[in-house]
Amino acid sequence: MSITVRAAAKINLHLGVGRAREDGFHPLDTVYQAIGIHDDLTLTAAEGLSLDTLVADHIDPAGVPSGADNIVLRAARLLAQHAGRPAAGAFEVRKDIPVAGGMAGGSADAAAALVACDRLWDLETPDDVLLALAAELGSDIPFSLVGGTARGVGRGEVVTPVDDRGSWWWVAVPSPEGLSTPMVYRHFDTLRPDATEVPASAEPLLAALATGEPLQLARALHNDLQEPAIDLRPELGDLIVRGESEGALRGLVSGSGPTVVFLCDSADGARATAVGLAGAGHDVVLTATGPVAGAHVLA
Ligand SMILES: C[C@@](CO)(OP(=O)(O)O)[C@H](O)COP(=O)(O)OP(=O)(O)OC[C@H]1O[C@@H](n2ccc(N)nc2=O)[C@H](O)[C@@H]1O
Ligand SMILES: Nc1ncnc2c1ncn2[C@@H]1O[C@H](COP(=O)(O)OP(=O)(O)O)[C@@H](O)[C@H]1O
Repeated sequence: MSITVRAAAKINLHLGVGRAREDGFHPLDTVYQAIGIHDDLTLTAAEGLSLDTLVADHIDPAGVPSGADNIVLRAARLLAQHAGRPAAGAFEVRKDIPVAGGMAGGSADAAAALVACDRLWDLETPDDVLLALAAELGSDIPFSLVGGTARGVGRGEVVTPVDDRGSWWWVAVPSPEGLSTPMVYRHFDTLRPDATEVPASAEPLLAALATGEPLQLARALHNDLQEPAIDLRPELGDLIVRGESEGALRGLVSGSGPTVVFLCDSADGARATAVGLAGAGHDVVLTATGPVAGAHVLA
C-alpha cells in the first residue's frame, strides 16, 4: 500500500521582520503564497524507515541530506512518537523546489510527510495537532500544510488564510548555490540594529491582494530580508534589475533567498520575462502561478 502527497513551494509577498526575540527567533508579519512548483512524496508501507530522494536537473543532490537529518524522517519520527507507534515506511521524494532557496522546500517535504504518515498509519490526527507538530519542526511548516495565501505571525508559525482575489503569474530564478536562512537573519541583525520590536505590518499588502490587480500587488511587495540577502549576494540585485527590464512588474528576493521571484501581468508577460532571463544566461528559469493548495494527497 502506498500514498503520494504533493506539497508546494512558498514565496513571501510581504516579509516584515522585527528585532530578534530572547529565544533567537525574529517576530514576523508575513504573507505567504504557495505557488505551482512542487515536491511529490510517496510513502509505501514497509517495516523499517527509509528514504530515497530523486531531484530535478536543476538541483544539486549533495544539498539534500540523505539520512536522519532529512526533515522527512524527522517529521515521521515526531508524528510516530506523538501517536505512540513505530515510525515505519519507505519514502520516495521527488524534488523540484530549489534547495536552500528561500522557497521552503524542506518545509514542503515535512508537511507532505506528516500528511502521508497520518493517512498511511490511519491516525486521523486532528488539524490543530498536526499544525502544532509542524510548528515544532520549523516556522514555515504550518503554512506548507495550509497553502493558498495566508498571513503568518509569531515566528511565522501562526497562520491564517487571507482573501486573495487574484491568480498571479510568477517567474522564479534559483541560484546554483543556496543561502543559509540563519545566516541571512544574522546579517539582518547586523544591518538593522535599530529594528523595532514590532515588524512592518502586512496590511498594505493584504489590501493590494484583495484588489486582484497585478500592478497594485507589484507596488506592495516587501521583504525585509532582501537587503541582507543582496548584501551577501550582490548579483541578486543585478538579477532583479534585469528581470524588471525584461517586462516583469517587480522582482523580489524570495524569503531569505537566494531565489528571486518576478511578478508578471499575465501568462504572456511571464513567458516573455522567462525567455529574456534565459537569454541573459540564467540556466534555470521556472514559471508558476499562485495560489495553489497546501500539502494534499494525489488521487
Ligand atoms: C525566512 C523564511 C521566511 O518565510 O523562509 P525561508 O527563506 O527560509 O524559506 C522563514 O522565516 C524561515 O522559516 P524556517 O526555515 O521554517 O525556519 P526554522 O527552521 O524555524 O528556523 C531556522 C533558523 O532561522 C532563524 N529564524 C527563523 C524564523 C524566524 N521567525 N526567525 C528566525 O530568526 C533562526 O536562526 C532559526 O534557527
Ligand atoms: N527534504 C529536504 N529538502 C531540502 N532540504 C532539506 C531537506 N531536509 C533537510 N534539509 C536541509 O534544510 C536546509 C534548508 O532547505 P530548504 O527548506 O530547501 O530551504 P529554505 O529554508 O531556504 O527554504 C537545506 O540546506 C538542507 O540542509
